[in-house]
Amino acid sequence: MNDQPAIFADGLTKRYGDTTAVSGLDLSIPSGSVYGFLGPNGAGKTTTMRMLTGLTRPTKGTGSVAGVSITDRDGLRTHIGYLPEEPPLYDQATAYEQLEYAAGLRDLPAEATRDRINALLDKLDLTTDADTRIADYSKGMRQKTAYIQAVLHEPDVVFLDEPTSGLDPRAARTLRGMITELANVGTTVFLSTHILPVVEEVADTVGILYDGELVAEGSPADLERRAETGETRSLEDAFLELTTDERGTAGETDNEDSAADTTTQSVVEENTDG
Ligand SMILES: Nc1ncnc2c1ncn2[C@@H]1O[C@H](COP(=O)(O)OP(=O)(O)OP(=O)(O)O)[C@@H](O)[C@H]1O
Repeated sequence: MNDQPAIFADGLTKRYGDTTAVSGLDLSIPSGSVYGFLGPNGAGKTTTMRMLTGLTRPTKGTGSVAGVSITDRDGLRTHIGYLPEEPPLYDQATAYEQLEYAAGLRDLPAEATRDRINALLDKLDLTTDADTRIADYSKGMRQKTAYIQAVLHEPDVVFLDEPTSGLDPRAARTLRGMITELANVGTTVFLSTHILPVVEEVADTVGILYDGELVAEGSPADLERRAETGETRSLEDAFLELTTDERGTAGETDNEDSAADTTTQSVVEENTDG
């Protein structure tokens, strides 16, 4: 099992009507690595993560995460954590209640979980607000709570969509450190963000998605070298060169998967129970 990639995709494709959100995506991401997933707005990053986390079915192609097929939602549950872009949290609950509830859904042992929740709250400087209702939280406080929820059960693979969104510089730095620590203990991190310095700092490999296709993959340094901007090559230069946007629109279409938005996975489950 250790030889197989933690995240594998073979020809993953997702179409919504006439829109091809993701096209023939191949991935092979080793365990314990941090994969930075970049791409302009509408490139297909969220769609990719939703396929890899079992939230939406590919139109074509196959994939597995932690050795479990991405069509096996239930099988994936214990192995993955997902921090989506807009984490659904119970406004009426306190962070502590929310996290205990999430742990309960996963049958985590009560006492060890309490210690783990406390340690994570402490690390993210949320202890003093742990008994405040989430309705009264700032965006950053919500984000911290959702992050803890995504990693609480120590999943093999964590999918993070803009994890530092809303965090102040200190909290963002703490979180970057936590991502690196996750990888150090063998967790695989799939990190989608527009904040290139975050990727430069924590990612082992970067994949750049453009118009649904993977147009480049390599270490941050590899990609920087590929930039043709002369002396001051940066990941940003590489990104801009590889994703020159000539498209006019990325129009809104039907929302065939909206029901699936509130299924499975840590941060999402709570909504389904009402
Ligand atoms: N449920 C849906 N129904 C129809 N089209 C969709 C749906 N979800 C995504 N799309 C389309 O698929 C394409 C990729 O969208 P996606 O949200 O995956 O991009 P993204 O890279 O995550 O963008 P951003 O960086 O802006 O979050 C877009 O053209 C989008 O309009």
